[in-house]
Amino acid sequence: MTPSITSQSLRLSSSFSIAALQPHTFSKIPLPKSHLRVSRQAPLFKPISAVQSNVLLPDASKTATFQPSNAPHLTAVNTEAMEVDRATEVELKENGSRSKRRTKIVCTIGPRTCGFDELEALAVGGMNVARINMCHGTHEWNRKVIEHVRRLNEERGFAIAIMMDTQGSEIHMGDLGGATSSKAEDGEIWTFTVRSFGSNCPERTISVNYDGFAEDIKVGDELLVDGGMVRFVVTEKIGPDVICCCTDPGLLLPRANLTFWRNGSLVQEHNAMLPTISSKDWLDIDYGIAEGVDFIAVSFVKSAEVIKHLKSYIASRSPASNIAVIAKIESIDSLKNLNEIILASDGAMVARGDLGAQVPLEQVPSIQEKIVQLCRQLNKPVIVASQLLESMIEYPIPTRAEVADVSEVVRQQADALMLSGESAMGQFPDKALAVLRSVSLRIEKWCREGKQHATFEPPPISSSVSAGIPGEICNGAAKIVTSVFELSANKLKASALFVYTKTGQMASLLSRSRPDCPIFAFAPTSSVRRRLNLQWGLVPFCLNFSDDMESNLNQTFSLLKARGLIKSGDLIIVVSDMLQSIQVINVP
Ligand SMILES: Nc1ncnc2c1ncn2[C@@H]1O[C@H](COP(=O)(O)OP(=O)(O)O)[C@@H](O)[C@H]1O
Ligand SMILES: C=C(OP(=O)(O)O)C(=O)O
Ligand SMILES: [K+]
Ligand SMILES: [Mg+2]
Repeated sequence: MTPSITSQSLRLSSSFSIAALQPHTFSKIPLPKSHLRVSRQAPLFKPISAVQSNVLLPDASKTATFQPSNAPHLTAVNTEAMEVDRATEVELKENGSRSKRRTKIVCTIGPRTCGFDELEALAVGGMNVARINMCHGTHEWNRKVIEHVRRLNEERGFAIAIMMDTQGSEIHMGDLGGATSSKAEDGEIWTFTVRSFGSNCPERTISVNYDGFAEDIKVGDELLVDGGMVRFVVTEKIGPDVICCCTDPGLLLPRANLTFWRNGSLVQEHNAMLPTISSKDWLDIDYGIAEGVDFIAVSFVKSAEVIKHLKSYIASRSPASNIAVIAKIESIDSLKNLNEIILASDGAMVARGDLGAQVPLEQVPSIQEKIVQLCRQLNKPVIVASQLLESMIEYPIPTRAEVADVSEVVRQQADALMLSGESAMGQFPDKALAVLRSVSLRIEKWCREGKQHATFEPPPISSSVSAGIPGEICNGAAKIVTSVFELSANKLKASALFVYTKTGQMASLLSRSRPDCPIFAFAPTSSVRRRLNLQWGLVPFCLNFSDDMESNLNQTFSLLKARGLIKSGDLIIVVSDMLQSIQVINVP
């Protein structure tokens, strides 16, 4: 009589070639193949009752809305319970774990969303990362936001990461003497000047923050505010003053970005010499390190050197910290150095706002696609940002074109979508977030259905990134997910991938393979957990696991079953930092 198999462990020797791991190889268990060492084991797991003695349900106060109806009667103790937040729990249960949203969401926090209740609404709505933009808000103001997010994580089990975004040395207007906006009409004459005025700014006069402004610009140049929202042509230069005539009228907003164009090209003179990280940025970076932010996004990166410099600064300043550096691709100069910049960084952002002011707009979509693909190849998370749902700053529903834009980002399988003004100061931050969530879910499902029978092939990992055996194991595990296993006459597809990872690297590699089911990533610290929350398909948990995989799995299964997030009979594919193996396990 054949014993029923609950666990199958595929141990890969170091010479193992993943090319041999085609999905059909796994169509049926057991899978004797000469190049695979397949061990058929007795069930890896003790019966669930046997592990109850070291299991503790998460503190009910951390999960106020936890539905106990799904929980078995587990009363015993474990020192390190696993936190699960309400948003994850709802998403996993709604349509089964396979339908969990894979695309992550970054929300910029501003006056509209800085209160605890508003932040909680974003957290419950599915925000994965909260972004603070150092162009705005004092350190005090931003500290409050960070405190609120921390409280949500600690009290409600969320894993929301904080991303601090530097101001960078962009050229921008002054603050309009305190006015909220100013209207420039067609044909009006305005003066742009390096003089500063405080609160008594003369009429139709704009101060500019860049000293070399009057030297760099020439009569006949075009001056674009916010990438073209308002446009002027330079008619005369008088000392520090540049006299301009308005050609495209519009609303001037405080501190709006300025670019100048000559014969259809961006003018880069002395301004090209401005440092990427200004002295204000360094102070903000010190502040971010002291506050323990998870990500620092660097604006207007031009070369890899600045990223390397910042990373070594962070390492020397705070050796224990785990701050990831994100390169914002928004400067025309960065485009020639994309490979090196992304390689030096821990991730990238397609910052389409400023990018669209530095290159012709019609080039932005192809640049976006190129960056998304490159990041995937180099195994770096990528965020697509700016104007995704711009109309929702004012209106409760998006335009059809905006929905199509978001869909395209999801189809490209970028790691994350970002809200800017929509969540910072718009009228409908929660609705904008809900649109990103529902469009992601719908398009992800559509893509999965479309490629159900297609062979899975991740892009080859770049030779500049050594993913080695862990990379091959992760690609292999991602391929197995698409197989159908026959267990006790039942046809089963994997419900989830489990990865036990100390640094997060193994989880990143799995995410890179964009597998067909969610990836439950178990990390020993909450900082690794938060960092993983930016990446496609990862459902990160904090778990104090050991080197004993059997006990890790027992513990994890008990906790997740107790929460109703997995059930007996589910098929799970397991990989870890500790073992060079892929295990296919039927949950006991
Ligand atoms: N901390 C803040 N305080 C006040 N307003 C903010 C803040 N963060 C963002 N905003 C508002 O939201 C808008 C969009 O945010 P974002 O795209 O991050 O900034 P920017 O447009 O300056 O690059 C900003 O122009 C600003 O009006
Ligand atoms: C995200 C961007 O940067 P910021 O909002 O800081 O200008 C952008 O320019 O698109
Ligand atoms: K910024
Ligand atoms: Mg920008």
